[in-house]
Amino acid sequence: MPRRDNLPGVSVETLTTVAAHRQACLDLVRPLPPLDLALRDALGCVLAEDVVSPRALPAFDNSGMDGYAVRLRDVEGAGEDAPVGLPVVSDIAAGRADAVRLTGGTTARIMTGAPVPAGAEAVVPVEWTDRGVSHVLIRRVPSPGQHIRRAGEDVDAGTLVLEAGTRLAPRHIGVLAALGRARVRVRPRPRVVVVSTGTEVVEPGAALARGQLHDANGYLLTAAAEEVGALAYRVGVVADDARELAAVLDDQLVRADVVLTSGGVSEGAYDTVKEVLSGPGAHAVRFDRVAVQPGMPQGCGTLGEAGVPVFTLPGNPVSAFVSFEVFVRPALRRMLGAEGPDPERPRVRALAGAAWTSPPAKEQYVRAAWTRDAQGRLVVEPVSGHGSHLVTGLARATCLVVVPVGVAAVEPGDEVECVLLGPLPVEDL
Ligand SMILES: Nc1nc2c(c(=O)[nH]1)N[C@H]1C(S)=C(S)[C@@H](COP(=O)(O)OP(=O)(O)OC[C@H]3O[C@@H](n4cnc5c(N)ncnc54)[C@H](O)[C@@H]3O)O[C@H]1N2
Ligand code: MOO
Repeated sequence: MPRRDNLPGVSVETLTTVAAHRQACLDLVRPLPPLDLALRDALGCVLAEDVVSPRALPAFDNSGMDGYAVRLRDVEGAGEDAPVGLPVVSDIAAGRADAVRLTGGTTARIMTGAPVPAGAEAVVPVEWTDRGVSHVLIRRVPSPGQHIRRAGEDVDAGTLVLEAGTRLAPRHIGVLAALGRARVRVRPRPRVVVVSTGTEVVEPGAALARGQLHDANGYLLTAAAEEVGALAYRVGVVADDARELAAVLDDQLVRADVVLTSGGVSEGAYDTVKEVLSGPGAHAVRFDRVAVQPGMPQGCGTLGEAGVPVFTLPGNPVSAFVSFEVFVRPALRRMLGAEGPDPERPRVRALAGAAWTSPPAKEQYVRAAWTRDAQGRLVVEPVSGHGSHLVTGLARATCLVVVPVGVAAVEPGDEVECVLLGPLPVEDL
């Protein structure tokens, strides 16, 4: 890739670097203080305690099959042609609480998960028998201990089962329930309030008058915040009216850990977000021009006495999306307590499959799709033009190619860095 050290016609000094703005966003947030949440509410949250097994699992020896509990010497020699007959003296369903003892020369009918009676050495599955109720014919000899699930064979009491820092997936939730936990200490999901601004912006579903367009950003950002693990609330669209916007923001603070706005942050006469949050009031928001394409006009800071973090994203939908990915997503992950590289956004090297230009003063994020070439190498190609209003290409993009500052053009075959917009497919792991 040709690099340019002098960047003609660009006053680099006026642009904040991507890294500096991302850091400013990160500095506004902290991991949320841990809470005891009901298990049903904990999916996707990061565990804030080491979870130790309070008891052995299984808690008691139990049957792994529906069948008959036997002593081995009582079924010796059993075969298809020489079944052994035993009286069935007990019927043990799962959940039976009283202690049953198997006496010699008898059997107990037993169900999967039921406590194995004292003295039993194996369970004969019903399929090996005539399924008798008061007397049973057994046609095969089980091996010692067969189909008995031993107490503690899963885990002993006092064993560390889940470590603090684990992001709770459904399988973790199941294990916590199996350990008897009704509540668990986690970092809660940040509550993210999403406000779209713009007098021209109307609700999807509503008819459009001339000059209007539907609210893509409100839905996009709410979904993006939810995908990271936040609880997102979409406040409808607020017109470019300073009083109205100030009132909406004020109202929302009671339920917000973070506020996201879109629109109204560039240089226009009706850029209300910038007007309201640059003016007097209980807020401290800085507006910067960031060296990123798309997404140059950005703001971040705090709202209200409580200092609720706010990220003000530009109005063009692709700019809003890229801004979320580059600046907001890392901040929300920090609030969630997620550490290290983002597993849902792997960074990989790929070969450019086409030529395109890049503004050398900016870090460029190109909507692209990746494929494999005949040699199995990752190849990426833009899926739309660079315009940040070109929203439909987003649906075709499977990655964002990151072209660094100083690069004016990408040529086919150049090695480029990509952020995949989802986890790597299994065949690529
Ligand atoms: N003189 C200048 N003009 C612009 C500059 C600049 O530096 N100087 N920056 C441009 C860039 S880059 C961007 S990005 C946009 C950002 O503008 P705003 O954040 O002020 O956004 P708006 O002007 O309100 O809207 C921009 C564009 O996006 C559409 N929009 C807004 N909200 C939504 C929504 N919720 N869903 C769908 N589309 C939305 C809006 O109708 C406009 O077309 O400014 C450039 N201008
Ligand atoms: O920087 Mo704006 O976000 O390109 O359209």
